[in-house]
Amino acid sequence: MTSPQRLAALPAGTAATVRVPATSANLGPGFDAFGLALDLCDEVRAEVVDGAGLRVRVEGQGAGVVPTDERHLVVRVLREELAAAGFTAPGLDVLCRNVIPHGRGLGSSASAIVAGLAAARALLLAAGAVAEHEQETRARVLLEASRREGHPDNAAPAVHGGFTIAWTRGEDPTHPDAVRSVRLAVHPDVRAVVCVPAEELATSRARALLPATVPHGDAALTAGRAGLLVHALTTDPSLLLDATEERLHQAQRAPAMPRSAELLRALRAEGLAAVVSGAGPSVLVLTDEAGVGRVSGLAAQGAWDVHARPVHAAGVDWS
Ligand SMILES: Nc1ncnc2c1ncn2[C@@H]1O[C@H](COP(=O)(O)OP(=O)(O)O)[C@@H](O)[C@H]1O
Ligand SMILES: N[C@@H](CCOP(=O)(O)O)C(=O)O
Repeated sequence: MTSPQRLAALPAGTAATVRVPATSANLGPGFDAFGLALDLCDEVRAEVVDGAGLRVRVEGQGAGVVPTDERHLVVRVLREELAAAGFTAPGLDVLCRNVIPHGRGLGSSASAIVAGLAAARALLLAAGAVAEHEQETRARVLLEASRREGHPDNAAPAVHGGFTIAWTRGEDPTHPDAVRSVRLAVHPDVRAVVCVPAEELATSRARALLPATVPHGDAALTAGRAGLLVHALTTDPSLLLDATEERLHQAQRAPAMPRSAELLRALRAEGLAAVVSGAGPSVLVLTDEAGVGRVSGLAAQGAWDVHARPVHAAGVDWS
């Protein structure tokens, strides 16, 4: 039997602040691979305090709903990441200022996990417990966040910003090279508009709706559109409507989000490149400046909270 590892306490007064963007994954055909960071950021401040115990305050999204004890997602991940490095924070004060809606397909869980990991790395750096370059920290956070989420498409833009393509390598998800991503520059004319409904849909529930296999023709069409989408998003936005077609997930999940499926149909019928954001039920539209108002007009029929958001270029930051 192995004895439990003894953890060293970080000094009281060590503090870190993290800002992490929302993300929209899939973008239609890029299932589990493509993602876009949106300028809608949660902020987490973590401070090691004297004594023992935990204080968690949540403002904004999730306040009064998410647990404010050791089960809190950011806290849980932060503590596990400290422990993996051999450290602990016996007294911990955490303040979360949340704007990313939960359970709407805007990557809130991935952003919370990225925030917890980045806060832990920032505390370790501030205390001089580790020495690592910024790119090493980002690589570590991407690896761990992807492993915890089970797919890297939200974690990659949350960590690196912009439009990302992420992929996994090999059989060992803990290998330092197990997750890779590239970030591509989005064409300056492209605007991202998200239509967010009041109703939530847990990503786990939406994933359970996916079939184990798909017809070869559907896979072939989707692979071709994913390639085209890279060109459309970076070089020729006039191709976005065709490029956002896919046959792997949106129709399969439509019964769990009938209002989103209806809005998607209405927007696409008007020539707007609409897709389900992540696992839904929000709808993302990739359009130009003139399209932003058209989306608001079409979404005005239902109770949609419409946000036109710039792409968040930088990804998570910490200090
Ligand atoms: N900032 C946060 N703090 C604590 N828990 C969070 C936070 N963001 C997300 N979560 C947890 O993750 C759940 C949503 O995750 P998920 O179903 O993957 O939806 P999505 O990531 O699309 O918003 C929330 O119901 C909550 O339990
Ligand atoms: N590729 C995933 C993306 C889930 O994103 P989320 O924002 O809904 O968590 C999927 O489609 O299941």
